[in-house]
Amino acid sequence: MSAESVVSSLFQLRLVIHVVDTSVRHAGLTLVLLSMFPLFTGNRHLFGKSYVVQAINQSYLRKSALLKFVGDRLKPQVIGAGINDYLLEEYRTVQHNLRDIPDLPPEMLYETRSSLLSGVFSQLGPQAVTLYAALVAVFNPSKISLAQLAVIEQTNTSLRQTFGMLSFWFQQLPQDVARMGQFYMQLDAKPEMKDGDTPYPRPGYDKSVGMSIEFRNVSFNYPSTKTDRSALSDVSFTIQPGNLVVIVGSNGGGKTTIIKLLSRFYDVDAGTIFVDGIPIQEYRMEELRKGIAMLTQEHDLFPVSIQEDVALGSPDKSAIRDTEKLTESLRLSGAEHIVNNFSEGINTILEPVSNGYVSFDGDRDEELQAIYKSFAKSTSVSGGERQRLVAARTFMRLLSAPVKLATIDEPSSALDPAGEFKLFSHLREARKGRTMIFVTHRFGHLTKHADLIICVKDGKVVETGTHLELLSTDGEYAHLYNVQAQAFSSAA
Ligand SMILES: Nc1ncnc2c1ncn2[C@@H]1O[C@H](COP(=O)(O)OP(=O)(O)OP(=O)(O)O)[C@@H](O)[C@H]1O
Repeated sequence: MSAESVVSSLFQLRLVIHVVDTSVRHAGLTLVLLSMFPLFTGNRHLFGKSYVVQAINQSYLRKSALLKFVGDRLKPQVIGAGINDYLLEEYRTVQHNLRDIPDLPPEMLYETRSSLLSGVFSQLGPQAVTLYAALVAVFNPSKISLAQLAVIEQTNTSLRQTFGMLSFWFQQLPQDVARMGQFYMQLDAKPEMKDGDTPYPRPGYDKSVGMSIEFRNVSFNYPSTKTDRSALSDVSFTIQPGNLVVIVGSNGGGKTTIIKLLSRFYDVDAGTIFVDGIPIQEYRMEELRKGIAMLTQEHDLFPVSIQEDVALGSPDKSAIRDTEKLTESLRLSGAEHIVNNFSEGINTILEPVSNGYVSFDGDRDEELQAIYKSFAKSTSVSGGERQRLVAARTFMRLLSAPVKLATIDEPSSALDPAGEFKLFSHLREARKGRTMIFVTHRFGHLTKHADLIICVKDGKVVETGTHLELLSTDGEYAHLYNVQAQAFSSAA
């Protein structure tokens, strides 16, 4: 506060005391006491200051992490994994714990303080003197002259500010409720597609037996696409329950699209997909997805501890306490040793939400900048390690949920050949009668074990058969296989 504003405040104070004290007895003393209010409430405004803030409230950080799950990047994985209910429950708990703390960045929370009462007092404090004069005017109108009212008029500003802040708080509450509603809606999102009413699996169908699949004359184009070429065009094939299937083909051939249609992320434009004998859209979407374990290269780590992340592979909440399955999942994905590298082990959060902020001026201050940097995560993993940790989630699902189909879509691009071989071998072993579909470009050892290879090109199925059958046909598959084989032999 400048010397000029101190002097001006003192003059104002003197004037108000004079005006009110002539009308109300002992008003002067009360005003002096009130004028000291700012000394106790302090100034919480950060505008133009150099500062760094860090959020440490665990519920606040948890809520920020949960909000990430409904962002564009993670939402498809949440829907695919069927963990909506778990996340909703967690969100409800955290919202309850936060009570009246609004959904604002840490620096704004600091400015508005942590509760309604202290917020109001901090706003009222600096203006307590003039506010007192206004109250005198309200309760003793006969004693206030026109001149005195002119002075009191100045209180309008403070009152407006105070009520503005009060309304901000009251507006914030419904906003939080609305945000929670939004969270629900986003997680519950059943896109424009119509949900079916048949349970999955249907009564009488064994949960442990793999899914049977038939694509019959399926054509599909992505809604957002501008090209005339369909992502899939008149595609037909049949997969028997428990089959190990490998889909191969050149880039943009339609491999991933087949996988996405199986989890009903989209509906086909023409033709029908039959799952266990009936059209896919007749099933309840959520139940169908719970029967499918998906692993793709787009899957990423969640902003929670490794333990919770892996446990979220299972839609069953109790998985988080199942340390035996957790350890086994990490072992099968080859991620066990990665976890051992961290001092916090399975409690490590590899992708924590940002919990700090440095102001524009603070960013130019080396000391503050260093403090801010110390908030950032110090743990990071390589691309291959990340893929192994994400794969652990799929193993958890295979170990604990009644999965009838696993779709594995190029989850190993960052793994070395030995790591990929081991991962694929463990996935095959974890199949145990379930249908498993791999999409991969490096397919040599995998296709030799496949019951069925589906070779796609430009949105069409060009060949189906086993490794030996397709090699003898000497078509597209044989061509792709020989290109890879030659690369290895010429490298040797
Ligand atoms: N979300 C999308 N929106 C619009 N078009 C898409 C989308 N995803 C894929 N496509 C298009 O659909 C076609 C098939 O894509 P898809 O991802 O199924 O091929 P792929 O065989 O898996 O390719 P890759 O081997 O490169 O992963 C391509 O022409 C692609 O550009």
